[in-house]
Parts: sequence; structure tokens; C-alpha cells
Amino acid sequence: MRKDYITWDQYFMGVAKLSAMRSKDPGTQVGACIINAGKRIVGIGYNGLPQGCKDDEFPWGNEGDFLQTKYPFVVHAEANAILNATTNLKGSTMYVTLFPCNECTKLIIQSGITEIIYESNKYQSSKEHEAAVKMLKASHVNFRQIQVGELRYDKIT
Ligand SMILES: O=c1ccn([C@H]2C[C@H](O)[C@@H](COP(=O)(O)O)O2)c(=O)[nH]1
Ligand SMILES: [Zn+2]
Repeated sequence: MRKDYITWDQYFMGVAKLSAMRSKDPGTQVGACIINAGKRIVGIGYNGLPQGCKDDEFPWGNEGDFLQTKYPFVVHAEANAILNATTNLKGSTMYVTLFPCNECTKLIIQSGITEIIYESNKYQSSKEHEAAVKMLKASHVNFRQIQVGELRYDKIT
């Protein structure tokens, strides 16, 4: 039997990372993968524009006038994963490449997801992060950080 197979955490975070690679955002690419209690993938998403909004007709910058930035337009990866879900999400787990913002946190809680496994926490000193953590704790949604590193395509044969 092979001994160097990947763990469930590496597998599902790997799927989230693969999903993030579909993002057109030049700044931050985020991917999310939701699994049910039976370790089946039930939702997947990345940060991108809503249906019908063409990637080359909207701004991708992050500075200047609000309407000239991506912020009012991009659907967050977690929201897309929840909206793409194929089943009820009660008791499910979300793997996400970036700690969810406060807005995604509300959706996660309301959808019934009870665990978040994330990798990057690059906005941990923001007020949004503080609000997200406060809501997650109040709602008893568990969260933990894992580091799985870079996806290696040369390992796929
Ligand atoms: O919970 C989150 C938070 C952010 N995102 C997306 C939204 C944007 O496309 C990028 C953030 O861009 P920055 O240039 O790092 O400000 O990440 C998300 O999908 N989920
Ligand atoms: Zn968000």
C-alpha cells in the first residue's frame, strides 16, 4: 500500500486551491470547497463576477473610486460555493483558502455550515475579521487553520 497519499485536509484544501485558480482577480484568488458529513463535495466556488457580467467589462483594481474597483462587483468564493451547493448544508464543513470576511461569515452561519478550515489569514488585523470571529464564536461555528502549501501539478501523472 502507498504511504505518501494525501490527507483529507490536503485533498479538500487542494480542491479549494484548484478552484481559486479559476479566479480572474489579479490581487487575491480565493477558492472554497464544501463537504458533507460523509466527506462528499457538495459545493465549490471561487471569487468572480456575477453571471452575465463580462470579465473584461468590469474593473479588477483595488484602489481609487469605489465604482472603478472590483469590490462592488465580485461575488466572494464562499458565497459562490454556498449558492452552488447541491444539497442542504446543515452540519457541513467549508475548506477555504482565505479566512472568510464578515459578509461571507453571515452566509456560512445561516447556511448551517458548522466548521471552517482555512489556510491564509492575511486580513486578520482588519475590523471585518474581528466581526467575523465574533459571529463565529457566538454561533458555535468551529474554525481552524491548516497549511497545505503549493499545489504541485508535477505530482499528477
Ligand atoms: O471572504 C472573502 C474575502 C474576499 N474575497 C475576495 C474578494 C476579492 O475578489 C478578493 C480580495 O481582494 P484584495 O485585493 O485582497 O482586497 O478576495 C473572497 O472571495 N472571500
Ligand atoms: Zn467574503
